[in-house]
Amino acid sequence: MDLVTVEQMRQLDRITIEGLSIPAVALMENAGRAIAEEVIALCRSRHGGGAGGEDRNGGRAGTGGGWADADIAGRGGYINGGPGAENGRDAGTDVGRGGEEPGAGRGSGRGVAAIQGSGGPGIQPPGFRVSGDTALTLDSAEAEHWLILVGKGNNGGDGLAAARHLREAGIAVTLVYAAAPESLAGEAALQRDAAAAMGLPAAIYGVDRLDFAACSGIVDALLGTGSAGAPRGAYAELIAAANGSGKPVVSADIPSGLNADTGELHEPCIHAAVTVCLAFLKRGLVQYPGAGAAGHVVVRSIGIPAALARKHGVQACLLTPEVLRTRLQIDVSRRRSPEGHKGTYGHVLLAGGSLAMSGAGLLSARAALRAGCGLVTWALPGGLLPYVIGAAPEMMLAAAGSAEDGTWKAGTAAEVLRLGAGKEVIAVGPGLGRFEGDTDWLRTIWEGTETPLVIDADALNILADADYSSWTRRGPVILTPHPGEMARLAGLPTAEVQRDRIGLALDYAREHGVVLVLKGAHTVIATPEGQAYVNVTGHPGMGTGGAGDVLTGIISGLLAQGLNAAQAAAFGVYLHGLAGERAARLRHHPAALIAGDIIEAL
Ligand SMILES: NC(=O)C1=CN([C@@H]2O[C@H](COP(=O)(O)OP(=O)(O)OC[C@H]3O[C@@H](n4cnc5c(N)ncnc54)[C@H](OP(=O)(O)O)[C@@H]3O)[C@@H](O)[C@H]2O)[C@@H](O)CC1
Ligand SMILES: Nc1ncnc2c1ncn2[C@@H]1O[C@H](COP(=O)(O)OP(=O)(O)O)[C@@H](O)[C@H]1O
Ligand SMILES: [K+]
Repeated sequence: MDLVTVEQMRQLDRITIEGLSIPAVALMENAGRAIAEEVIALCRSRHGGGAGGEDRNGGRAGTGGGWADADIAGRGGYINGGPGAENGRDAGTDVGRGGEEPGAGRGSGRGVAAIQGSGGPGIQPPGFRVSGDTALTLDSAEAEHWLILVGKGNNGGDGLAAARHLREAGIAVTLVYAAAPESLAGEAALQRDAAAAMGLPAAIYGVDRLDFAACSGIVDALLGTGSAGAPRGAYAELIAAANGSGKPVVSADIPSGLNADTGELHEPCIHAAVTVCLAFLKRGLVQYPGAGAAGHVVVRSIGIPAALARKHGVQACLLTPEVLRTRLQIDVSRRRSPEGHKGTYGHVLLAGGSLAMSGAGLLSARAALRAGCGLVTWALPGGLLPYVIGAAPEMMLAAAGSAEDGTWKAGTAAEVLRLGAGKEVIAVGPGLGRFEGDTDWLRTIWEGTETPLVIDADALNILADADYSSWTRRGPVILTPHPGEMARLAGLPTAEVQRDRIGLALDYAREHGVVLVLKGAHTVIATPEGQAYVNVTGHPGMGTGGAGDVLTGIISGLLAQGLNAAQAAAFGVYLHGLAGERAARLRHHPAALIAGDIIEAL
């Protein structure tokens, strides 16, 4: 699933309207219909539609405070197509790792199948069959009254089109214009006139009295991708009133008040139960805090050909099983040849661990083994070696220098290179610590081998303190910073790193010729070629000491098995999150998760 910027979205709109001669109002009609269908799906789930209702009304972490337990279970539910099937939705793609899995969000109770009912295959009497459009019907329509908040741009036009479809379904609607209806132009003005011709009741904010308490839900069609800065005037007041109403809000395209590129929230910003994202997923909907304000994101096609995105240089996408298989060309089943042996699956050298942080090295090394590599050698200060013997009998140990104090010494770089010769991967950093001469130590390793390097933890801090752009490197490098380490690498405050993680990761990876894994909620993987993948597996319970060391081990283990740097980084991050989810399910509460559990769940 592609992730676009506002600028890219505008370009794709233009190409569709001008290049393919698809009228803008046709796209708006499709948008309105998609929004109406999602409102109806939400109404169905509220009136006894099962698990989906809970999820859509704020069960996701970040919107209604539902803890990761519900989050993990909830997403699983969507992956199985449960709510989609119950609600009769057929066209949406639920955002999440399962969004592109077979059957996700598909409605099975529609059309011919619905009429055939329980007859079962092979016993249908022959005869006339007819099916109707069930996506825009609602049994309990008379119980619903939705306010449609209408901005004066095209986002408002989408809301007006949705209002007509909702009215058709028997749902009472009231249009609430943020600005004088006469200020609408172009396609939005056409929609305004159509709504008026159908006799939809309308109010103007600041002129007519509004009763948010009496409505059953709100469509937010105030501001979309044309929004600039914090919502002003009537827009700001309507957003505050909608948030304060306690009613479910369905946002058109993006929650009004969200920066659609970065995910920053302006004050105020809508907190939606559902966001019906139109045509392509906007970057701001997957980056926090925007991802938390968007609720359940459903991406709906509106007639803009999906293939246009990649054809016109869109460089970011969600990391789904489909993307892993097709774009990254990874054998996600991780088939092993019947003739394979430990030599087939590669050998990782890990350089890390020190007196106070030997566990970090141990976690990485064990994770590499669980990721399926054939052999792991853990190089650590000689003085520590007797104490870790037997801690993981499956791995080999090597003393890098004889330091009795258990810390690394600058003179050990040559030994690391010697140990790394013939290995498929050298991973450096977990539990390494800082030491005198560490810059030269890392530079010697960086420049002294073509073997792929995975650089983590204090090895990243060493890089940050050096001007490593002048170092020469002849082999792939993967950097795995958390936001704090990234801030040091980029010379920025951490808040600035978090402001637009996708944008920063893309720039940094390209500029420095590295594969960058920017960790944290929705980890971003960016390649030197200018492609970014956003991972959505994992949960906040993984914010626990050592979880990153485990990731380094997994990525290294995959590299050893022959995946290239981008493949190993992306697949490693995906599997790490999945294992974290699986491990959390075995606990009473996800907060109980510790890093070792992730290894055991691999
Ligand atoms: N073919 C297409 O293009 C399609 C587009 N589609 C839809 O259009 C949406 C983009 O529409 P858009 O470009 O008209 O902008 P939109 O988000 O409605 O807002 C602009 C208006 O808001 C105002 N305004 C801005 N900032 C403000 C603020 N801070 N506070 C207050 N007001 C502010 C600004 O007023 P101005 O500042 O100019 O006076 C202007 O009037 C997109 O998200 C999708 O929903 C779909 O229908 C599919 C086809
Ligand atoms: N809220 C979250 N959602 C998903 N993954 C998370 C979340 N918080 C942390 N993680 C993951 O846990 C790991 C933590 O890594 P890191 O901060 O380097 O820990 P450490 O240095 O203790 O090993 C990263 O892979 C990160 O992406
Ligand atoms: K909106």
